[in-house]
Amino acid sequence: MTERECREALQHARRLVVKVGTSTLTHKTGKLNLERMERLVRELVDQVNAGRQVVLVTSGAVGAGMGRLGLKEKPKTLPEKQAAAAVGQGLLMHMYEKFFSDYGLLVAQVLLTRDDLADRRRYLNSRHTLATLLKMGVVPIVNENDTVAVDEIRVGDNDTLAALVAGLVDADLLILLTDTGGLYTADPLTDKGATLLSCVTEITPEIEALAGGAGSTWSTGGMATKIQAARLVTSFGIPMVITSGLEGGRIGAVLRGEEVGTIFIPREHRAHTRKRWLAYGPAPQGEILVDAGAARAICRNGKSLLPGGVVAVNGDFEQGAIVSIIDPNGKEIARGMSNYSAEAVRRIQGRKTKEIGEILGYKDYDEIIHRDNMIVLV
Ligand SMILES: Nc1ncnc2c1ncn2[C@@H]1O[C@H](COP(=O)(O)OP(=O)(O)O)[C@@H](O)[C@H]1O
Ligand SMILES: N[C@@H](CCC(=O)OP(=O)(O)O)C(=O)O
Repeated sequence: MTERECREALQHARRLVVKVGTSTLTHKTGKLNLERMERLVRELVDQVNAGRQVVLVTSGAVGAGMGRLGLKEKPKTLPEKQAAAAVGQGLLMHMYEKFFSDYGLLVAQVLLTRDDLADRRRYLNSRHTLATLLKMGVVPIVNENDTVAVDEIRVGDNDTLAALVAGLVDADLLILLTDTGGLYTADPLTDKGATLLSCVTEITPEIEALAGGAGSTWSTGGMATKIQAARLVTSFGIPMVITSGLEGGRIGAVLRGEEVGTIFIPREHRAHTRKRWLAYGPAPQGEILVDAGAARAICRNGKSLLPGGVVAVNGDFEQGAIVSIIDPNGKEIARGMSNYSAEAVRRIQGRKTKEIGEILGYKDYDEIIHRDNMIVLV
């Protein structure tokens, strides 16, 4: 798909996920920037009035909490951060509630952690709740549940959370609003010669190398997490645009198909929701290392993983476990559900499919991971 085709198709986007960063929502003091917040709300309500459904993923709880508590430095310990988030989340919701109701819409607070999405039942439950809210005309306002989340169960940054939510609600588009115009050839804060990339068709190591860290004191992740979000969401078949939240009107411009910000072109096909869940899912329980031929077959041709392409297995997992597929460069290229245990894969690795029965004494499947149970991540 070309950039023009992709941008033009955005005019028909019906369900949007818009993520707004701390850098847009807060002043340097950490206090909320009410002018920007109100403008954002007005623009979102306008999209709802035009017949679209909107999910807002908002950052700013930690920043706003710090501002309200009068703290000058970013908290270092987790309990301090969580305390700040607990203060700030209330403030954020109070202001959103006020602004959205001024423009005639109801909002709902949805606080998620990785755990909620990794567990299949909770994932489906969150999906139903969000769909119901959207059907009722309510705007779900999502943030990570910072107050209770410890590192092991956190998503960790809201760019990734927004990508997961876009997949969860089956969005047609994800927009990330930040304090730069999009993805530049270098960090525009420090490199005045940096130029804007209007389109990314493939997330190559060169693209990843462009991304620097966070620009403002209270933000998390910078461009690196935005690229990670793009990788995830385009693998779901959903386009993503990074654009400025500092200037108004960008959401409308994106939805009119105008050339603003940086667009990330999705893969051709929408991934099935069960496949998407694999990408969120429980931490992989092992790794299957594959050769270059198998990596190519999986990434380029959408093939299943057969024993012949496997060169090694790391970890000890049972049949049905979620595992990572690693290419010869050590990169995770896909994730999927293994039809065989780690021990069985070790025994059949590098062998022909027709030999499986002979080696193991049984053959439940031809493939180690069937393509229907696999999500490609590159
Ligand atoms: N190649 C790049 N292009 C654009 N911005 C970049 C790049 N590399 C690093 N950045 C930084 O990323 C910042 C945006 O990310 P972040 O501070 O996390 O914002 P937010 O709070 O909106 O998520 C910008 O302020 C910029 O300084
Ligand atoms: N959940 C955190 C946001 C973390 C985060 O990713 O921040 P940002 O980089 O500004 O999007 C908060 O509300 O402060």
